[in-house]
Amino acid sequence: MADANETPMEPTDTTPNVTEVETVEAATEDEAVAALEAKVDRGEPILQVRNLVKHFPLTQGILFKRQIGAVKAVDGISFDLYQGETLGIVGESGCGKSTVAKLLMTLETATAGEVFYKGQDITRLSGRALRAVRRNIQMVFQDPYTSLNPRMTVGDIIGEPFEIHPEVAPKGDRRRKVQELLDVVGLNPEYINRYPHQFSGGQRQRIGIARGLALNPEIIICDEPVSALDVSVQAQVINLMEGLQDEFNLSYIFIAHDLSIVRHISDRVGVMYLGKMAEIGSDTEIYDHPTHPYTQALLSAVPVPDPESREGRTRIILTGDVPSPANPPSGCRFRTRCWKAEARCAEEVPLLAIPERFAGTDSPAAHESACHFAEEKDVVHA
Ligand SMILES: Nc1ncnc2c1ncn2[C@@H]1O[C@H](COP(=O)(O)OP(=O)(O)OP(=O)(O)O)[C@@H](O)[C@H]1O
Repeated sequence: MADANETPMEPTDTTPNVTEVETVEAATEDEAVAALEAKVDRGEPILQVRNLVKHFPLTQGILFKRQIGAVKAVDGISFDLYQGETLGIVGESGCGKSTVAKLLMTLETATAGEVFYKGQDITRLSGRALRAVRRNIQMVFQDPYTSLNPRMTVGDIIGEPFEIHPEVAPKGDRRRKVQELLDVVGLNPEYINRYPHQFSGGQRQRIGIARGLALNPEIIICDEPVSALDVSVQAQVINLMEGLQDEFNLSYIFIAHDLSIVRHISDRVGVMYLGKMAEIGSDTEIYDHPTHPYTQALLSAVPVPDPESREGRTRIILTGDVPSPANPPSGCRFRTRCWKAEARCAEEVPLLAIPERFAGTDSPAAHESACHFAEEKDVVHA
């Protein structure tokens, strides 16, 4: 690639260079950044999730079980994941984030919908074809204290995936490969014979990450990977994950309930509420220009350390509890807690789409939001 410094100087010309320059009209710098981000060509998605549904049956009776309903944990979710990007998924406890992760890992069977990995629907695969796909989609779990088998050495934990996929590392080569992985995640390769209890929380999560990397996956699903760690350690693990992403061109789905952590690592963010996607967009669009009332409420609850920014902010206090996913409200699921709700919200399910009045504009509000009355509201800026 040519070095910018080596580019020969153009002769001075008084004619302004107007060829092929696309103008972006934006009122603020933020809006300009968001508008440009929207124009980024991300190429083909590596993962396409379409109308994904998972209903867990609710049964009654001991001998003769009969279904009396269903927990609608995930109820028609669609999104894309692109090569090398991080998609953050946020939402309150019980909104279905972990179920989405398990569906993408094919650890749960989808009730309906499709998950295309490089164009192939993985929800319909079995046997060898499924095993081949699973190699490329790995997971890092939330709690490094319980997700590592205490009776296995670190070498056995990290090398275990090679038992199922010996083609990645033949037996004689495994020790060297595991030591390489320890080194990649910033642990001493000589620790290979130690047990999980001999490590701190942050180090254990590094072991979990090394195990996730063992099979050279393309996608890593991270289910609250730093939630169980001390705040001081969280940043180190996040930095490590960002470095690994660049080094191995990984795509991440990063699940968390903490909005501030998701912002730090994500290129795009999806906000879930009661089994549905409420809003999805670039980090600037979601954090600085949210249009869904639920996202606005979540953002208004994020603590702001700077007293000056705190003064001008609007705080939205949500009333009532999250309804049961076994019996969600009709129409918009958020309407029972929404200050904007009208009769239409009880009758019509809002589609996840760019709000009509922003469609085709360069406004950062022109991103997908599942609200009949989607509009910007200045809540907070951390
Ligand atoms: N195996 C199961 N059987 C029945 N219901 C389930 C099952 N797994 C999850 N659920 C229910 O599905 C809903 C979504 O759960 P899920 O764990 O996906 O949410 P979450 O957003 O990841 O929450 P958390 O952050 O607390 O893990 C919850 O109401 C949960 O009780």
